[in-house]
Amino acid sequence: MAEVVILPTSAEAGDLAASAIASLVSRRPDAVLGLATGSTPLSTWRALAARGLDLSRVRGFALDEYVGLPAGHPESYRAVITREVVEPLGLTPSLVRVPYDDGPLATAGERYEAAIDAAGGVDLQILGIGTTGHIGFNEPGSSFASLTRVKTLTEQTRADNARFFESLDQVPMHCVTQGLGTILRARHLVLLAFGERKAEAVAGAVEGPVTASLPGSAIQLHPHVTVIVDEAAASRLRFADYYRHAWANRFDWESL
Ligand SMILES: N[C@@H]1[C@@H](O)[C@H](O)[C@@H](COP(=O)(O)O)O[C@@H]1O
Repeated sequence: MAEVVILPTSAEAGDLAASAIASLVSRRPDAVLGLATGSTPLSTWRALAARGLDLSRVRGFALDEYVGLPAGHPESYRAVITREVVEPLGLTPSLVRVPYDDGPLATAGERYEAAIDAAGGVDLQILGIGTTGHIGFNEPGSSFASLTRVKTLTEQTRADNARFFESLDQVPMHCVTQGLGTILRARHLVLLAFGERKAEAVAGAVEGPVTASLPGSAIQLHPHVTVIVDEAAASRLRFADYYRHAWANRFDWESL
């Protein structure tokens, strides 16, 4: 079972996720981080930036990227990651990749998988979760063995993400995303979720049946997962009291 930590605010959640990253980087200054976009990880990046660590040797692999946006579009995940992660944290731009850059789309997945392998795999993967239960952009029905590939977004995900664009029809239809199989190979998964809108997806991912219908449930197959949620996102968790109890009574030597 995943370790589930329920905290009062997203700021405290971000601080805890930042401490997991900080402790990894202190052991391994060139650690490989899996980077997520979206609003959820923002408190993590903020808390990490506040620590003022030297992260210049850290390597980064984004979870996903849109297909079909004009080059340099401010909502491309390359641009978002540069603005929200690379610059505030002082990462080295050339050490951070997104799954679709230059080069042919048809082989983008293969090239990305090779790059992750060459880096020695992802040490810690930050994950958000979509209201469809997607992680990365692995929409319902995604294979648990899937690797980085092109996917078509659901209309629900396009509508959820329309807030970042001027109108719904500007939201791309396609993306390149790490597969569930890719994500499951990372050595530590840290999934964050905040707010009532995420409560159902969180309950399904943590406690529901392991099913391609809710791609986030793939985390139940991973040996080292930390789920960090606020009270609202935890509101549908059946075993919430147990998670609180276990966290309150953890051993000193236990760290994320
Ligand atoms: N591709 C991203 C996901 O990686 C992210 O986890 C999810 C949740 O977004 P937010 O954190 O903004 O709720 O939506 C986007 O579609």
